[in-house]
Amino acid sequence: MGQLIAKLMSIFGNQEHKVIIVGLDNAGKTTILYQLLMNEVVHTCPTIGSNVEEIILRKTHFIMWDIGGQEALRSAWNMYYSNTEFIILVIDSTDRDRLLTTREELYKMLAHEALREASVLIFANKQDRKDSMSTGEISRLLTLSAIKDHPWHIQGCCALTGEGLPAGLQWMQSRVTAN
Ligand SMILES: Nc1nc2c(ncn2[C@@H]2O[C@H](COP(=O)(O)OP(=O)(O)OP(=O)(O)O)[C@@H](O)[C@H]2O)c(=O)[nH]1
Ligand SMILES: [Mg+2]
Repeated sequence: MGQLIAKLMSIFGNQEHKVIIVGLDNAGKTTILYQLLMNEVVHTCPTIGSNVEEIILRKTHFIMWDIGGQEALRSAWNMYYSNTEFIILVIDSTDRDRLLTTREELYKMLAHEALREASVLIFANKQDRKDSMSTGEISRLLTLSAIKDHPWHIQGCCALTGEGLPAGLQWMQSRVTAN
């Protein structure tokens, strides 16, 4: 009965999909969340704790948790992991010095039991900046091709203009449909 209701809800589009937005501080997570929600650039302060918003794409409801990325806050990310279907990992594509730190955080998450079923969307943000790394360069440095146990996708974007964000969301929606 429960399964039938779940199936019907997925057909009629009322099912909610939990998403966590993670990444180092200053990556642009909060800017992305509110650009997706309102098509606007909001003024942000470093996030302490989290913001949560519902983003609806066609009939798919994503409940998005934007979590603070400062070093002292990262050990609390796992409090948000249960029932997560999607991880959005946001990267400041100009932040070459900290890409290895992002890599460590990514592989820690992928090894976490509660995220075993999660798909991963990587937003290579700040593509408007001249000094930004390309998605190809970031893929290589994060060795994304080695990830076999989670569906993943990397998308370049600019949270200030919104460019690239719909394409990332569409990939997530295609994963929902595929399941
Ligand atoms: N040039 C440029 N700046 C951006 C872009 N996205 C975000 N920013 C800027 O980057 C800064 C940090 O953005 P936030 O969205 O607050 O970063 P965050 O990842 O939420 O940071 P924490 O909450 O501390 O984890 C802000 O000044 C944004 O305006 C982008 O695509 N391009
Ligand atoms: Mg933030």
